[in-house]
Amino acid sequence: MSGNLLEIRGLSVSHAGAFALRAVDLDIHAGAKLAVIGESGSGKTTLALSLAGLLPPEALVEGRVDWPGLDRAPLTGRDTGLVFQDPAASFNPVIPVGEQVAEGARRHLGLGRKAAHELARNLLERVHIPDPEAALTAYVHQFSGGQLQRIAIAAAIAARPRLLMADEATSALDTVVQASIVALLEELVREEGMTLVFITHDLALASNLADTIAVLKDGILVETGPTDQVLVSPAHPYTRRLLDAQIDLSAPRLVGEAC
Ligand SMILES: Nc1ncnc2c1ncn2[C@@H]1O[C@H](COP(=O)(O)OP(=O)(O)OP(=O)(O)O)[C@@H](O)[C@H]1O
Ligand code: NI
Repeated sequence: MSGNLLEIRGLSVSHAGAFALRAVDLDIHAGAKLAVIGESGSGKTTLALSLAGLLPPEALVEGRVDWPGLDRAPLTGRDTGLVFQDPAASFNPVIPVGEQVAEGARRHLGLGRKAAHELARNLLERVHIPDPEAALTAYVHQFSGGQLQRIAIAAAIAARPRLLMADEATSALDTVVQASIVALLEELVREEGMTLVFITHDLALASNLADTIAVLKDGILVETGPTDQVLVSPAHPYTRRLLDAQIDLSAPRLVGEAC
C-alpha cells in the first residue's frame, strides 16, 4: 500500500462555541503507525471521533476529511475501528462476548449467525484469547482488563477496517499488560495492513510504537513528523517541553505498577 489513506484539511470541531480542534491539516499515510500525543483536553479524542464519524451531532465541524483510497464515504465500524480506554464500557454485560465481537461484521458484511460465530472465534484466536470457544459464551465480568481489551480489539477489527484507532487503550493497564497489548496492535496492523492511530499521553510509549508522531496542543496540531525527527529535533518548543517532562517517565517502571 502506498499514498495517503486520509487527508485532513482545515478540520475544526467546536462544542457550543469552544474549539476542540482548530484548522488541523494532516495526511495519514496508508500503513502508517501514527501516535497522537498531547495533554488532557488537547483534542486527541475529538480527532479520533472525527475520523470515525462518531462526533456528537451537536458538534460544529468545519473543513474536510478525504479518504483518497476509498471510492465511497467511510462507514463507521466498517472502515474504522476504535478501541477505548475502558473496554467494559463498549460491551453489554448481559450478552455473551461472542455475540458482540462479530456484531460489526454481521451488520456491515451481512454475515449469518453461523458465519458470525465462526468469525468471532477466529477473531478471539487472532487476539490470543486462550480457549476462544469457551470465551464466546462468557460475559464481560469473567475477563481481566487486559483480556477484555484484546476482545475489544477483536471487535474493532471484525469488519476489517483500513484504520484502527486506539484511544488511550493501554492507559488503564499495568505495564506488562500494556506492553502485550501494544505488541498485539503491532502484530495485527502488520498482518492486516491496517493503518494505526495510537492516542496516548505517554511519549515513551508513542516513540516505541509509532513511525510518525503528531502533537496536539489546545486543539492545534503544533507538530507532525517522523518519530525520530520529532524526538531528536522537535520543531515546536511545546514538543520540547513535553519531551523534557517525559524524561522521568522513561525510567524503568515497577512491574505491575498501574499507569
Ligand atoms: N461532547 C463534548 N461537549 C463539550 N465539550 C467537549 C465535548 N467533547 C470534547 N469537548 C471539549 O473539547 C476539548 C478537547 O477534548 P478531547 O476529549 O478531544 O481531548 P483529549 O486530548 O482527548 O483529552 P484527554 O487526554 O483528557 O482524553 C476539551 O476542552 C473538551 O472539554
Ligand atoms: Ni481523550
